[in-house]
Amino acid sequence: MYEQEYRNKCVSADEAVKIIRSGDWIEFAWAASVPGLLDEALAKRKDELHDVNLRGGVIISPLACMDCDPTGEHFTWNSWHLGGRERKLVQKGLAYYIPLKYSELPRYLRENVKTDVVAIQVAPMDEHGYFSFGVSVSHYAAAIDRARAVIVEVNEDMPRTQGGYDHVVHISKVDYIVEGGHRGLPILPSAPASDLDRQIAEFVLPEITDGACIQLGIGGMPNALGQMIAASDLKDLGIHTEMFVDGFVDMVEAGKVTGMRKQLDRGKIVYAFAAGTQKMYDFLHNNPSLAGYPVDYTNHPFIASQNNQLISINSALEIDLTGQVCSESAGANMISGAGGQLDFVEAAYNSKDGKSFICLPSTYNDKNGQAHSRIKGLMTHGSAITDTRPTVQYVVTEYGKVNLKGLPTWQRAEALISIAHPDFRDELIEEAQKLKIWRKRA
Ligand SMILES: CC(=O)SCCNC(=O)CCNC(=O)[C@H](O)C(C)(C)COP(=O)(O)OP(=O)(O)OC[C@H]1O[C@@H](n2cnc3c(N)ncnc32)[C@H](O)[C@@H]1OP(=O)(O)O
Ligand SMILES: CCCC(=O)O
Repeated sequence: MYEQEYRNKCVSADEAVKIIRSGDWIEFAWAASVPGLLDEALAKRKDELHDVNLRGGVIISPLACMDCDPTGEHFTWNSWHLGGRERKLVQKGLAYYIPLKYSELPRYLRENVKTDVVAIQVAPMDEHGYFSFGVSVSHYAAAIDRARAVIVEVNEDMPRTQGGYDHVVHISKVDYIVEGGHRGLPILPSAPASDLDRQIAEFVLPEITDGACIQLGIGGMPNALGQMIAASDLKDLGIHTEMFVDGFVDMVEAGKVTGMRKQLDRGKIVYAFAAGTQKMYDFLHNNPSLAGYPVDYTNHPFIASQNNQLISINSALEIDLTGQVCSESAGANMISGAGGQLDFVEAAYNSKDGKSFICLPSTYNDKNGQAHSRIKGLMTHGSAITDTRPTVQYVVTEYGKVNLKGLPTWQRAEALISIAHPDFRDELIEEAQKLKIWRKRA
């Protein structure tokens, strides 16, 4: 029924990107879905275009538009969340971070920011005229709602993912279709779990009970926990998460996940986007046990918290003695982004019997191999606060776990120093004394 319309809209990548003009804002790529042919075609137009702003985030594959323009006169990258490549572009002055509370991203797109063109990678069209957003449901539907033009690049290897809503775009909303053939998907290898990650995860595992609903963040520690859950005696777990990662496939394969005790989306694994190995991408394809949703559904604390026993596990870069958490920058240097961390910190605490865990190794080794405590008297100058202090519940290092909710500053300092690396405890006590958050004991 849609074959004629499909044929009419099919063009080459070079033809499709002619719709992009100088001064345009383009919603372009997310995580494992970068429209490679459109990217290369747009890069070829560099000399005729100025001040084109591209938006995306969590990028794990090369961006031709950025590689072709080392002075940034033609293209600027604006990132909702920095992957490693984007971090380097920021350092070169070619890219900028957009402060984000991830659950709000669709609303920013619908109400606040300019989107001239959406140019994204999708799965092949189905018989009803729908293109699945595949591994990046997230916010694409919201971006399409406000764009002047929509270009989809079809990747035959993009899993056709099932979803709740806003996980597809209908051909009637698409201006140009670019057939990409089999492009594969970039692989994000699971960060290997270190001994330290496992020590931290050991403190979290006993807090998880049968029937719990799990969110895992990015990084080695959440990955370690996923593996440990898979090897545990836990049962009847549910998954309601932002990012779907390989650790969840391990949990499913080990028979830990039924989703039957979830209050929302019973029996379904709910996520907003996915990045990982080919095994995981194959698991996502046409799998009715999964539902991709827009991120204002997966991450909104009011929605996510309707699942009881929601357990959120995220990493951080540093924490000060009053409990403020930085997970996105080292001083003023942007490392990643706030992403959905605060969303899930709030959601898990507001879920009946839910718990939120911020997990971090007690120290960080700089380039010279010198260790620094990640628990600090004051936050490093310029570090962004990702979670404000009243929002933070459990904090875990390899030395233990503490629950900060309701504690006065002196008890927070005491609790956090008790899980700091022993080499730094004395100096942290001195700092706490200077900050007047150390109570003299009789
Ligand atoms: C998708 C989801 O996660 S779901 C929702 C949750 N979202 C979030 O939690 C967003 C915020 N969190 C994050 O971005 C991550 O969890 C992080 C950055 C806190 C930790 O991620 P990890 O991959 O474990 O971080 P890792 O320890 O490898 O550090 C990342 C980089 O920061 C550097 N870094 C870490 N700590 C510091 C520090 N204190 N000072 C300077 N640099 C530092 C590391 O050297 C590394 O740099 P490199 O990649 O150039 O080698
Ligand atoms: C914004 C996506 C990544 C994250 O939440 O960390």
